Amino acid sequence: MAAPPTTSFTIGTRASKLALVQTDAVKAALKAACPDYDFRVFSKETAGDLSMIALREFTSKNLWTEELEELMMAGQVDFIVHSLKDVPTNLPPSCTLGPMMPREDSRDVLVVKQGLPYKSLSDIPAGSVVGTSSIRRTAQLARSYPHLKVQDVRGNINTRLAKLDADDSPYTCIILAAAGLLRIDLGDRITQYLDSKNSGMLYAVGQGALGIEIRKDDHALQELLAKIEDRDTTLACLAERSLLRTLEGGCSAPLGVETEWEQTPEGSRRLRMRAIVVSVDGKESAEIELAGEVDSPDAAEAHGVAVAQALVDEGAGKILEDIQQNKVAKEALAV
Ligand SMILES: NCc1[nH]cc(CCC(=O)O)c1CC(=O)O
Repeated sequence: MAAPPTTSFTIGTRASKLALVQTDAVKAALKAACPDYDFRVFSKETAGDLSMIALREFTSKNLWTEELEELMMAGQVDFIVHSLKDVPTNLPPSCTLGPMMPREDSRDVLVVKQGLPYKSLSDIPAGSVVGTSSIRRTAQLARSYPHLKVQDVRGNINTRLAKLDADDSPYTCIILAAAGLLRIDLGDRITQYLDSKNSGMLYAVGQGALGIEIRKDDHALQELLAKIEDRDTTLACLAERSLLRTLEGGCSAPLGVETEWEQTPEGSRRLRMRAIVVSVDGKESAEIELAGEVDSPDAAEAHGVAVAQALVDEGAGKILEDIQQNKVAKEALAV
């Protein structure tokens, strides 16, 4: 006799406010699709949350995912909700990403210090300090706004806003993801939405989407998640992650993307992807725009690889090698 279907699920997540809000959104969508099922949340402070050091320079992002993956493989949680942007492009062999829910706004935004009158990045006076710790944002700012200074700002979203608004703050503005602010009801702090046209700022792979990580052999859960899937989100995000995976070869790349769906005159749908790789000083860059038919996960993977190849043809390989060399040199010094 077949085992009865599981109707009770435990969802694993980090314990940050944003992570909990995101997990509640997944839980609510599943509960609406399957009212007879039960979902509970198990949250955990991960090594990444607890650490005080400048992790990004010296470690992989896996600090945020490894401990929850171990709990999942031990059967203590059934699936994990992440910000997709923070999910490494290569997962452990027994884990995979499930179907994805609709993506929140994927753009970066400018947040100006409370009380200052600036309305856009182009209003910010020369010499002002922009807060960000992202190599992608730093490089793109250096490229399009070389008259601005960039300084690290760390911590969760509320911490960063507090650092921006403090009386003795060095910052005139900071750059954040729209999605995080919108999800925790801080959309009123958004001064300007940034995109390739208005500011030359492209977003991070997977930004604004949730990554639901599951055990690879959990086919029942795949089917359950398909009920709350937005296929366009899944395919666009798989294509973006394929691009990053193809380019990075292990290191975190200063890669910006912008993807949108478009209708062809013949009536089929294509995924248009813009992508840019910028050297940290902003002086060198490679960019590309490529549309392709993406109607399956395999086609999404292939489109990501094609965009990566086109970027390398434009010179991205050399920029990434230089960054990798620099990183190796820094690590050697730090030992
Ligand atoms: N690396 C931090 C991070 N990871 C996910 C988000 C929120 C937005 C998202 O889902 O992409 C943020 C904050 C930010 O970049 O402003």
